[in-house]
Amino acid sequence: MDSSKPVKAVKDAVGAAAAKVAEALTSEIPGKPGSAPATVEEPTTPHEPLPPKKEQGTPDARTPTGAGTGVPAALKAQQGAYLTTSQGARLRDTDHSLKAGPRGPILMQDHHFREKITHFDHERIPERVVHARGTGAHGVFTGYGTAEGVTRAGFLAKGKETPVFVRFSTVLGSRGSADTVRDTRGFATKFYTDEGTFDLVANNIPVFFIQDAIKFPDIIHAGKPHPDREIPQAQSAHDTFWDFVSLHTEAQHHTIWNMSDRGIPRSYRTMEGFGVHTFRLVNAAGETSLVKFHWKPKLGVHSLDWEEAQIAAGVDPDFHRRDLYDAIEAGAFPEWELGIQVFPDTPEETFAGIDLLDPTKIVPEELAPVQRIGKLVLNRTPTNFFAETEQVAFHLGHLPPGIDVTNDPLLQGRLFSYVDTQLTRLGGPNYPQIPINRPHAPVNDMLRDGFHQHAVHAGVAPYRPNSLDGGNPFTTEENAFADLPVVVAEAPKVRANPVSFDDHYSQVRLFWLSMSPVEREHIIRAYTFELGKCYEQAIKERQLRCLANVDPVLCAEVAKGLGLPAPEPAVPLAEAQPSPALSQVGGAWPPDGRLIGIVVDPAAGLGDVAEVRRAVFAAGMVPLLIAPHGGEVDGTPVQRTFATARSVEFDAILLAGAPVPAPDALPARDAKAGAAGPATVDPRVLLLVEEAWRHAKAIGAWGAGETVLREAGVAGTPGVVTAGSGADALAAVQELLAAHRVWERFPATV
Ligand code: HEM
Repeated sequence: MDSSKPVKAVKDAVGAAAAKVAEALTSEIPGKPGSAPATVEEPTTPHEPLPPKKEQGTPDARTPTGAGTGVPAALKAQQGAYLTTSQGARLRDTDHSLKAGPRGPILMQDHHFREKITHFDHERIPERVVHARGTGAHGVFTGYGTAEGVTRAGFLAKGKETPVFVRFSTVLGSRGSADTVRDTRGFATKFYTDEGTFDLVANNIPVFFIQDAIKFPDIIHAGKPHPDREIPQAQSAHDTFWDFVSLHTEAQHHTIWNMSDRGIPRSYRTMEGFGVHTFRLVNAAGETSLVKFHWKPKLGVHSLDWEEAQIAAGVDPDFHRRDLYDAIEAGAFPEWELGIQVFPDTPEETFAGIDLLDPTKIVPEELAPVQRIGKLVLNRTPTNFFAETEQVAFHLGHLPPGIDVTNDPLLQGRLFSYVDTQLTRLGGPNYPQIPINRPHAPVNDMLRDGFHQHAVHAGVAPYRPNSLDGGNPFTTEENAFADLPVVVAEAPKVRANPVSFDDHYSQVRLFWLSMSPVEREHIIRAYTFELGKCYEQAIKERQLRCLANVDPVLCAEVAKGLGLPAPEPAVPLAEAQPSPALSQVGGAWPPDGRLIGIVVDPAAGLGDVAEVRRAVFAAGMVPLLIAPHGGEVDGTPVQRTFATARSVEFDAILLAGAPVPAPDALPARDAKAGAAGPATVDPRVLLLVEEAWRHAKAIGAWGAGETVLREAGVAGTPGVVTAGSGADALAAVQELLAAHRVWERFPATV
């Protein structure tokens, strides 16, 4: 395959998009949104991994013009021939401050120095109070038209394309924390619809820790680092977290999801997303339905192994961010389908006995299938991380006509919290005017003034009715968001939950029973690890009492690991029907964007590696050549050296050669080899293979590569294939990849 083609396709598309953007920018009126950003054509196969972008990408069409100058701000930066001050005066020197002689003090009058340093001093804004660590990407959502019976939201119409911006995140860690920690992931999507922005602020776990938003500060205070020493960072493995979740037993359902493989996703591309709450949809006839939103990844739901997650946090703290951007920039655009579970809008707001207002409960897909209503494709990385990913502001109240909220007490609290926090985080009430937050629907509001006002509003009468400004700003019934006349029951003011919210264990058991043996094993290990990191015996014992109410085997195994007795259940074990849809094991998934590490021995030449690389590209995956040194081998570029490669990065390993130990190889392995004599294969390659094997990844070898398998002691084991040619080894590995991992390699004892 000619791998230059997709690159060209992308470049051409970017060029065309940039032209459109320039056109939009010159015609833009400050304060009014411009046209939607152009989208980049989708290439069909990945291409060579690219170095990070050097030139500016496609600026957002809605970037405001430079105040007063008519010069588009995003295009101005570092693109002109001359460096200027913020006021446009050309600079002849930006490297020396103005001093009283070369050895004298800096003069107060040095306005360039003051401007440069003052701006720098104020570059940082507060990080998000939760979900501080995140990664964003642009894309397109296309409606299938299948939701038309239940909602009149226009962006869901058949074939309708809507630009989107998605931000993925972890919850607990600071902005610079590692990506692969055990945590819930945010999956927030901003749909720039023609009828106003819709924000679907979702997580990768379908339930939440608490049932009432008033406890949100409590769970977050418990999960964040301890206030005295500010450790641990981005971890739930500490006393205050387990103190909270064992005292607030409604948190047990969310917690078992965190302890499962869902807490350590392989990639943002392989995560489901869930709106968690029940929403209310309204169709053209005014009829309502209750729904839960789901994102289904095209690549399936896959996770890391816990050891892999820990190694990745050290060797590549940006693991998920890099994976997302590499995939998009390689043309392997991530895809999800949006789905809904639909329930009749009855006065009880229940379905199959499940309270739809309780955010700690799911409705199993076997009871209410997920109906697909549209497709999301992420096809563009941010041009400027701060401007887009840091400044994007999501809010559950951003709803187009046809989508409404319910009385879920967690949802109700969220409706207040997001705007409130953004007022501080983004410095005042005009953050909806920041380019990434601007709606694509025309805006005609009467909001005025305030910090960082970018619009130059004409007229004298921002109120209605008025008789001065060329007619009233009309309100209209047509396509307007209508507040549904939902009956709010006449009831006393109380601080209380419905009785149905008291069931804290039946769905925790449902989740446990739905897991395959290997997934249960992982859950046991996760609880054992996390509780093992707690200091307080009373907290461990209390959490064991919670686990006893979930399942005796789970409780006994964790208790064994902690060296504590397993308590008896305090409530009868729930009669729960497993939901097979919750298990990640099973199914065959496309290999798109998977990373295949190919180990070569330059001394022996590349053999058929060039052909194998072409086949990897053709299958929609990305090959990375791993050699003892950088540069090229037989004219083929080396992407990773033995010093920079670590197994966690690859989904599968191909061994095309058996490189001998190099002088700079680690000596440890030679020493370990002891009586068997020194290793004949570079110890770094053996480490790569041993780790890949331990993490149940597919490994293929041919020719001299088989020596590596023998030396690593993994030859002939499940998921380790040898073949007569590179093409055959790749074919066998690709087949194994469809299941994500070689599951038989994990010991499953429960
Ligand atoms: C179902 C439960 C919840 C889900 C799915 C959820 C999801 C999210 C996501 C995905 C973000 C990151 C947004 C971004 O990328 O900018 C976020 C941020 C945030 N969430 Fe939630 N959240 C939930 C519950 C709550 C509750 C109950 C509150 C408070 C009452 C809350 C307050 C916040 C705040 C303050 C932020 C930071 C927003 C910002 O600074 O822009 N969340 N949440």
